[in-house]
Amino acid sequence: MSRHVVVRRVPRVAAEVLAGLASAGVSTVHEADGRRGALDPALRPVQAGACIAGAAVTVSCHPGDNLMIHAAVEVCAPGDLLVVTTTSPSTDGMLGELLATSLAARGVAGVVLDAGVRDVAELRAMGFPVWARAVSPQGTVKASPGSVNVPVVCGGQLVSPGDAVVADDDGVVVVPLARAEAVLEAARRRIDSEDTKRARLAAGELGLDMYSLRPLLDRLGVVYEDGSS
Ligand SMILES: O=C([O-])CC(=O)C(=O)O
Ligand SMILES: [Mg+2]
Repeated sequence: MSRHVVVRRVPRVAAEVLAGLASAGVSTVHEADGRRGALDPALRPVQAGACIAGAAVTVSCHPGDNLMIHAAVEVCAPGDLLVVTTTSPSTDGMLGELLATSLAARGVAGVVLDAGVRDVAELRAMGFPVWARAVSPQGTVKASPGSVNVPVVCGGQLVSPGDAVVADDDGVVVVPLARAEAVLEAARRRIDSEDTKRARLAAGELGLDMYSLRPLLDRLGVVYEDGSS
């Protein structure tokens, strides 16, 4: 039988890097990291308008059992983001406003849950952001062992403890700790280049010309016809 473990201390992405990634947003970070790291888009935000980045505290739970989420709260630090997975698929409501209250008291930025969430009206009123696969009133037990701060697969992506996780209205992306600073630099370059493009598009320039796409259409055999009006 595999050993269940709660790892108390892990290396974490620096707070300034997390702040930069949050202000860049999920889609820009995803592009900046070579279109890697996007979690399953079925993991949706419960609220609108939240944009956060945090260092991952990972939790592997038995489905329908939130015992290990309670164990994880104790090892969370301000600025962390809780990433919860289950050992087999589950949409049960693993977390609600009580656990969120406990996480918020420790300064946790939010939760990404590859399972269900409940108490969503209260969570929205609290302003505590959660991304989840489902909303479900189905409650859980606290009975089975699992692990905290081990590598997990959440929404189809590998998430290791301390990785940068960015979440907003577009979804969730994970950036490995070792790449986080470089990805932030790439995100900043991308934001500058998009500022330039936005100004050109606003002035009426076409993407066809700005990206030099006319020769590509030609090569692909796309022909223009005048048609009749
Ligand atoms: O208590 C639970 O098991 C989940 C929940 O509803 C809460 O955290 O408020
Ligand atoms: Mg509740």
